[in-house]
Amino acid sequence: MPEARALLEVDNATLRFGGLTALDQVTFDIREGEILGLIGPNGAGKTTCFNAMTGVYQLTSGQIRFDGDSLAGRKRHSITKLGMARTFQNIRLFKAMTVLENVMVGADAHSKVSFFEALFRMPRHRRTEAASLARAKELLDLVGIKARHDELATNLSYGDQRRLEIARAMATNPKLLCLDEPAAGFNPAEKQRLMELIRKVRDQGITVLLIEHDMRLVMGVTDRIVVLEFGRKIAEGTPAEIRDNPAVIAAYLGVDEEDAS
Ligand SMILES: Nc1ncnc2c1ncn2[C@@H]1O[C@H](COP(=O)(O)OP(=O)(O)OP(=O)(O)O)[C@@H](O)[C@H]1O
Repeated sequence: MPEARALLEVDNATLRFGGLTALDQVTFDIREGEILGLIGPNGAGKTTCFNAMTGVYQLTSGQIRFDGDSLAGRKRHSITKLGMARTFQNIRLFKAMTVLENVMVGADAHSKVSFFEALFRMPRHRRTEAASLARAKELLDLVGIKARHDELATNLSYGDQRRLEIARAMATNPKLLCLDEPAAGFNPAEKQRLMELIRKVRDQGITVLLIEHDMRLVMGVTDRIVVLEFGRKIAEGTPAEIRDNPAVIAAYLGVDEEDAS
């Protein structure tokens, strides 16, 4: 089978915070249609990489391209418009809004309707609003919380709030959805449901990047995995290849590579 084209290309990415090199010449691709896992021990540079991809940090050197466009100098909003969405390690919902409203806010962030059109409720605005309402309900159904669309977000269980975050990110109509530790604090049953949801997201034609500490989940749901340690890429491959990679085993056990093999 021919390899899918690269949707996101991280090319020799280096990012320094003062004297600390958080990313050191990291190169990898995320291919269209895949679920890619980004893993590594604490402090390996996963979140920094994520933040560089999503416009929170600018690289010291190297490049990140998304769908052929360089992300250099782009702000978060402009990256969302290109088609990249993310969730956060700490849930960031509008707690005083309903579940449905939270998803609609996500859709509005992507809307092509101008402020003027919205202000005067012009036909294009009304059509867009009806379409985003329908899409928001569809997304709530997809993540499994449609029945609770009228609840305040704050009243949802922790697991459902995480699902809502995913629905909200999907409402921006992304090509790539980046999930930052979506299973944090989940019990095994919730992790199982999350795996099913991640597969459903991909089946909607969305490429997925997953940063996650839970190995069982990462191994169970990803197509490929990239491993970072101390800011460097130490391995890349299928879950089976990564599981047996001596450098990865050593990184996780904190022993020398030779001792681990
Ligand atoms: N804003 C910052 N300023 C200075 N140092 C930072 C900053 N953000 C991250 N770092 C440092 O960069 C390194 C990589 O951190 P990062 O958070 O990317 O790791 P991580 O792999 O996401 O870890 P974790 O699994 O613990 O979230 C760490 O040494 C961290 O202390």
